[in-house]
Amino acid sequence: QITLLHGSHRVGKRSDAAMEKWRGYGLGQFIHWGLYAIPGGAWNGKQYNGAAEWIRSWNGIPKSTYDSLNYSFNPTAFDAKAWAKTARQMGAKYVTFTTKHHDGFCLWPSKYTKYTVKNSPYKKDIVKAVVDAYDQEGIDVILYFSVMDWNHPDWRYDLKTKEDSIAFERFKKFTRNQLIELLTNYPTVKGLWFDGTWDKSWVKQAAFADELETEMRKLRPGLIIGSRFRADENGKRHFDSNGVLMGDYEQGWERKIPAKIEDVHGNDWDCVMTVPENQWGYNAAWNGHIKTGNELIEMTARCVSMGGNFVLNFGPKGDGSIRQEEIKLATEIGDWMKINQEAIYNCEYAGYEKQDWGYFTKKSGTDKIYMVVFNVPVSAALRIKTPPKTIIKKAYLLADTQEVFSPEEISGDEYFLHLKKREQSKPFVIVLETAKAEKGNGTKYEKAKI
Ligand SMILES: C[C@@H]1N[C@@H](c2nc3ccccc3[nH]2)[C@H](O)[C@@H]1O
Repeated sequence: QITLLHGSHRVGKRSDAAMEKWRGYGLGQFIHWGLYAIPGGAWNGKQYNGAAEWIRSWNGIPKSTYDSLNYSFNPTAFDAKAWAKTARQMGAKYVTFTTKHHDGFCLWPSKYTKYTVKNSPYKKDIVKAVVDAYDQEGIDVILYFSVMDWNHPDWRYDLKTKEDSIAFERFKKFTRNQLIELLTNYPTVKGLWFDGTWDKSWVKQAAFADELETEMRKLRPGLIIGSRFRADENGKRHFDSNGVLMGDYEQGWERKIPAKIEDVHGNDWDCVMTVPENQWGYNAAWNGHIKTGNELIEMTARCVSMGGNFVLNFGPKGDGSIRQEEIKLATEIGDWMKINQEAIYNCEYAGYEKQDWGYFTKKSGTDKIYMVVFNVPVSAALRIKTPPKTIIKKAYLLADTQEVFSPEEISGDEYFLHLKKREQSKPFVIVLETAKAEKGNGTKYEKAKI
């Protein structure tokens, strides 16, 4: 353990109500929207395959022409209420929305820069429209904010000269001003999702970022901030120099999911995921593998089974409409969630040994276990290895509680659930009502002394 002034200020999970609610979300929506949605991954008739929200940074793209896109930003089809309905239909419990991405264009009328929606043909406050619409749908809002800001003259990737440091001091004030502005304008937001914090210039600001995080938490008690916001005084990010998580949850699972429970180190975490391989902003040409509804349902179950939230990205078009492929996925996921949501919301790691057929989740604060089944074996027998001293009192299909199972005990703490041969097109959930064994180890094998 080394002494740190600007490392983690907490060991272990937050136990307050705001974080408990966050922990139980299970499924969220990410929305990447901004000027990059206008070109949609193409420039001068040439379609590019890079991440469309990064187009300004690609070779051959004239930066000043890109920056002038704010003069053509007029999303006539933008309807935050329709977005919120789509999220509700999908079963998302929260949304993470881009207020400002790396290009620096602000979707709210910030007082601290001209590069905002106010100076576009659209004029109106998009962040407010989104916050209000999602609040009305009962979906919590977290604001995405990129520290890296390609548009701001005082942004620096590193601090090499005195001039750099003087400029960056101005940039730090600007960043603080915008963050206080967002938390003041939109007081109902539950958290901030920071990005663009990997460059040396920001990584060197351990004290400033630590103080700013403290100031934001004081301004908004209960505010949820992940591990990507700041580095400790040794430049360590996500986990400080003592290996302790910074912020309230691990924010490193971008387009990837932990392979096993040990990889999450007992922390809260979210996984943010794109539908194509790597497109956050709208790209007209979706190439490569496009994830299916079943794949995304499995990713959701997998994340929840390891104590995390799964946050699926949507990239609305330049006109503000959501593309049909994304509407279709939201509907498919939502149809499944309508039947099986009990196995996802307010659930956590069950402590059962992972089996090939799928994932265990546990309803927080109870002994209710869910088996989210994706792969029925040819034997149609689902293996269960319970933690010691566990009694399975009842087992039944969540979607049809009349379909009851009698677990076959095959050895101590190990059972088979025998399924009737079934047409298998969608994942399904089996509920295990369990209890702790009063005495012994809770299986009949305790009697068969070996
Ligand atoms: C949530 C995601 N984070 C941004 C991002 N930029 C990156 C640059 C290098 C490596 C990973 C990155 N992720 C993506 O543009 C998107 O906003």
